[in-house]
Amino acid sequence: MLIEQIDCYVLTVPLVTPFKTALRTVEQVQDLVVAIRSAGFTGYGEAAPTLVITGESLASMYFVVEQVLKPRLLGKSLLDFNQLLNIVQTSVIGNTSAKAAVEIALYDLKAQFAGLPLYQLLGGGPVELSTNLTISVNATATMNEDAQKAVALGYQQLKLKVGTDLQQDIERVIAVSRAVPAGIALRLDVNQGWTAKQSIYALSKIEQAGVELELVEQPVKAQDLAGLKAVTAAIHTPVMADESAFSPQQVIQLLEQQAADIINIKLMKTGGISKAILTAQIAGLYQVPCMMGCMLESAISVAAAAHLASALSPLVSKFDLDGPTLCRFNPCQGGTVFDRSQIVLNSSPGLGIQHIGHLQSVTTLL
Ligand SMILES: C[C@H](N)C(=O)N[C@H](CCC(=O)O)C(=O)O
Ligand SMILES: [Mg+2]
Repeated sequence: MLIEQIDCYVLTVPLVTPFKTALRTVEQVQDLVVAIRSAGFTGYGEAAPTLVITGESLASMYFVVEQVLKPRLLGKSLLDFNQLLNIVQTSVIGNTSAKAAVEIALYDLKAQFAGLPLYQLLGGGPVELSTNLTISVNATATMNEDAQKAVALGYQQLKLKVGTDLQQDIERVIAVSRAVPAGIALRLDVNQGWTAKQSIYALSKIEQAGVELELVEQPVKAQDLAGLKAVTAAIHTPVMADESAFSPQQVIQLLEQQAADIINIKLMKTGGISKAILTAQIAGLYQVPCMMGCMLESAISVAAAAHLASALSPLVSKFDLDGPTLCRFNPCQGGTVFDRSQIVLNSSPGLGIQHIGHLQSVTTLL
């Protein structure tokens, strides 16, 4: 059970429509795929280059996997699993998405060796999850239309991106809430687009208009803990930390200061599965619920997030795992099924991925 080979590839998948947030507009997923081979098995992982959130690019992630982690992992035994995780977590500071790709591939391998689907290796849980759909920030009429289409497709929860213009944002949210049927849960993601004062103003206006949001995600800058705390204290709508919550230490700080009501856990921020488990357990100690979220990722790493979310139930009770549905196609054969809002975990060992299409050599792109 020695690690024999670690290979990196680039996966490119166009999105159904451009993905627009307060931070960026993206038209395709272009992620690093890591394949780790041992004893005839292959474990897969994936990392999304989200420069504006994690500070990582395809080139930086490739460097970390190829030059930093690979030489330290090759030849090591999968039976020393915790030692492998320690190598991944301590060989380099930051670079959380690169670490996540390697950890996901290691966990996929471990589950395959055990003959168990990943969620069972992690403790077991429900096989079906329901994700929200993200509605990109656009003109109000477009967001209304997109939200109505999503509801017609069966989505029960929508995540509205705002944070580009305060007045317009207020109008967007009120308009969409009136355009969709009662009972559809609305989540707002500001992606750091407002100040604390603007957040309190906008959310008070939205609340006064009778709109009941399920939550508001990351209204202020990632580093503005005082601002996040002020918003959490001032408004009725639950506040979820996303860009402010990468490491378990940051989550402890947030929860000690009562600066957020919910934590958004993403494998690309925690550096993979091991720290995501720790983060959910910490939030559980504070009786704070978690969402399992994703970046622009395909069905490889989002499948890992879904398996983990299932195993972390009920600590994780909300799901923003729509990366694969935002993609034009699923490059994976086998594995978790992503059908609009419905996610069905594979019962085959590991992540159940038999083959990944559309992979390119990293060197052709870098
Ligand atoms: C794709 C997911 N629904 C989402 O909205 N994630 C964003 C970050 C995505 C990105 O810019 O890659 C988030 O929760 O902020
Ligand atoms: Mg977010």
